[in-house]
Amino acid sequence: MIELGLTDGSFIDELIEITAQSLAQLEIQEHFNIVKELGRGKYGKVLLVTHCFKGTPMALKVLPKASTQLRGFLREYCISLYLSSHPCIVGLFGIAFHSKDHYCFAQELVSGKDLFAVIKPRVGIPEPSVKRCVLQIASALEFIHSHGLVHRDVKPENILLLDKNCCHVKLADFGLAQKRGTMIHYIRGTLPYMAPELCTLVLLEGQEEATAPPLHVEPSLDTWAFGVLMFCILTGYFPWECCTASDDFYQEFVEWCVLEEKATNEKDAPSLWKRFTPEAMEMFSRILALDAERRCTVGEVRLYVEKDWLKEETVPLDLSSDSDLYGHLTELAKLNIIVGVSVT
Ligand SMILES: Nc1ncnc2c1ncn2[C@@H]1O[C@H](COP(=O)(O)OP(=O)(O)OP(=O)(O)O)[C@@H](O)[C@H]1O
Repeated sequence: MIELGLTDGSFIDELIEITAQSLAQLEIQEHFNIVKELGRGKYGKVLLVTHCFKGTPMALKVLPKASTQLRGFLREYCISLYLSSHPCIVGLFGIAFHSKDHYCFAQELVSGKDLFAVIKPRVGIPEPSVKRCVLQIASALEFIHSHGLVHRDVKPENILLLDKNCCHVKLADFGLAQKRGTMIHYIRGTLPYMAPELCTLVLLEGQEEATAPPLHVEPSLDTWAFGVLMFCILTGYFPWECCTASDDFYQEFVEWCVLEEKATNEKDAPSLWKRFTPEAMEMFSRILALDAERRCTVGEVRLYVEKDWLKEETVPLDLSSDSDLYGHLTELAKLNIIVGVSVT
C-alpha cells in the first residue's frame, strides 16, 4: 500500500507513475458497444457505451492521441479517479486504456443535461435552483482544494445535472486540473471565467512570451470562475468577455469595486448588476475580489445562501441588442485556450 500525501497533491505524481506502467492497450469496439455521442469538447468526445459482457452503461471519454500528451491524459484520469468519491464529482470506474488512436477512460453516466443547456437566455435559472447548484459545486471545489488541487475549468458546461431542478449536480472535466503551485507562463485566448491575474498572461497575436511574470495556480482561480458562473446562471448573461482594460463591462465592475471599498451604494452598481440585492453584491464583491489574495474561499457562499440574491422586481437591463452579452455565451464557450504550464 502506498502512502498518499493528502493535502499537497504530490500523490498524483505517484498515481500517474503506477497507472502509466499498467495502461492496457485495447480497441474500444472489442470491449464496448458504442450507443451514441454524449458530448464533445475542445480536447475530445464523450461516448455513451455499454460494456460488452456486463452491459453496464458508461460515459467513455475519448481523447485523440494526435492532440493529447500521454502525461496530460494520465493526469486528468488520475486526478478524476482520486476525487471521484465526492458525491458532487463525476464518478469513475477505474478503467483506463489506450487504443491505436485514442486514450480513453470510463466515467459514471450522468443522464441529464449540462448546466449550460438549461440557462434561459437573458433570464438564467430560478434562484432556488441556483442556490442548490452553487452549494453542491462549492462542496466539490472545497474537496478538490483540500487535496491541494485546482480545477481550473469551472463553467456551466462542466456541471452535469441529474435532474432539471439542480437537486443533484456533479462537477466534471478535470482536463485542466493542476496541483496548487504549478506555474502558468502564458495563455492563448480568453474566456469570461478567467480571473484578472490570469488575463495578464494572455499572449497577443505574434507574441512569443507574456510580459507579466508567471503565475502560481491557486484555488482563488476557481473562486473567481465560480463567481462568474453564479452571475451567468442567475442572469443568463456573461458579466464581461474578459478581464482586461479594453472590456467596458469589466471596467465598470472594477470602478464599482473601488467605490464599494468605501461604502456599498446601490446607485453605483453597474447596469448588469442592478438586479442583485445589496447582500448578493456583498457576496460578489468577496468572491470576485480583484486582488486574488483578498478573494474569499468558495465555501463562504454558505454565509449568503439564506439571503435573497435577486430583487423581487428585476430591473430591466439597459442593453442594446449590440451589447447583449448573451450572444457571447455560446460563442465564447467554443473559444480555444492553450495554457502553457510547467511544474515547479
Ligand atoms: N459522465 C458524463 N455523462 C454524461 N455526459 C457527459 C459526461 N461527461 C461529459 N459529458 C458530456 O460531454 C461534454 C464534453 O465533455 P468534457 O467536458 O469532459 O470534454 P472536454 O473535451 O474536456 O471539454 P472542454 O472543451 O470543456 O474542456 C460535456 O459538456 C457533457 O455534455
